[in-house]
Amino acid sequence: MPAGAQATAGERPTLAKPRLRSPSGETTVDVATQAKLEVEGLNFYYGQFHALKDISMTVPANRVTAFIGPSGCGKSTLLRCFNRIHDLYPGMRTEGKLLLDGQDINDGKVDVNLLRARIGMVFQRPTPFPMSVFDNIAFGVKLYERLSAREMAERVEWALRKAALWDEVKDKLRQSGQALSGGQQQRLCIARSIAIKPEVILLDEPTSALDPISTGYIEDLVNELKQDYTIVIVTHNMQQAARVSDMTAFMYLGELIEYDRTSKIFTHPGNKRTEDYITGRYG
Ligand SMILES: Nc1ncnc2c1ncn2[C@@H]1O[C@H](COP(=O)(O)OP(=O)(O)OP(=O)(O)O)[C@@H](O)[C@H]1O
Repeated sequence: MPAGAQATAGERPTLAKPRLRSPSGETTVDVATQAKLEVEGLNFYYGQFHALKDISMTVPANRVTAFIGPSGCGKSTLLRCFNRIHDLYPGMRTEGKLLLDGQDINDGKVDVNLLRARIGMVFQRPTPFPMSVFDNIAFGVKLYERLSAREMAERVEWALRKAALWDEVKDKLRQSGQALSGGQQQRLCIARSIAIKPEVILLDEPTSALDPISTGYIEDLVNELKQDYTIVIVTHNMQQAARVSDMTAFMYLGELIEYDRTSKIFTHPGNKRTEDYITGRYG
């Protein structure tokens, strides 16, 4: 287990006690409206290229927040800032604040491994490891927790059930995860992410490589999962954003143009550029 982790079998690893904080800054709020992630004056640079420009927003807990906008506007870059994927590459720089439960995730004291246990990520293309369905899930869990064989089997089943995949793979647990269909592989990746018991799940265009039926499964799943997790999803598909999200952020050329309830963004957008985008005038 990484240094600083406090998890025992079945518990979620913690970095620090979460601080209750609402989007308006109050300290005692209903958990349903609690701020999970806060972005304050965030700028991001790929070398000289200024990719995110002074972004400020609050992502509420136990809600689905969608990032939409034309290709290259910075959706994935912003999503990746939340679990510091850019740390892996030289020449990338962040300014401003990114808070998880009020704690600055870029603080030098934050253990990045633990941060990524609290904030999981699922990528555009399904990325199962070249190992069995069972081990795809057990692998990540073993990095953070020491479970008995029985506890591990229970965790694997629990994660597969949560990801609505158990019935399809319960007889294939020892087969390769890469032998599943594309839609099953993506649900396996979601199960892998859930198995570590994160608090936030980042989904980067999770259905763009999937057929409509698999897409429907994932969208139903997102709806289910928000009861337990905070979800941020990048999507090119406006109908999908309207179907699955509670909040929508419209980005353009690295700026956050508008951020509001999804129902408002799609019926009464407050900005002409948002309206042009959602009505298909550009993008
Ligand atoms: N590794 C990188 N190095 C340099 N520039 C990059 C890198 N990754 C992305 N960019 C640039 O940063 C900007 C934002 O890219 P990003 O991938 O975040 O956009 P996006 O809105 O997610 O696009 P898409 O919808 O096409 O996936 C783009 O101009 C892109 O060319």
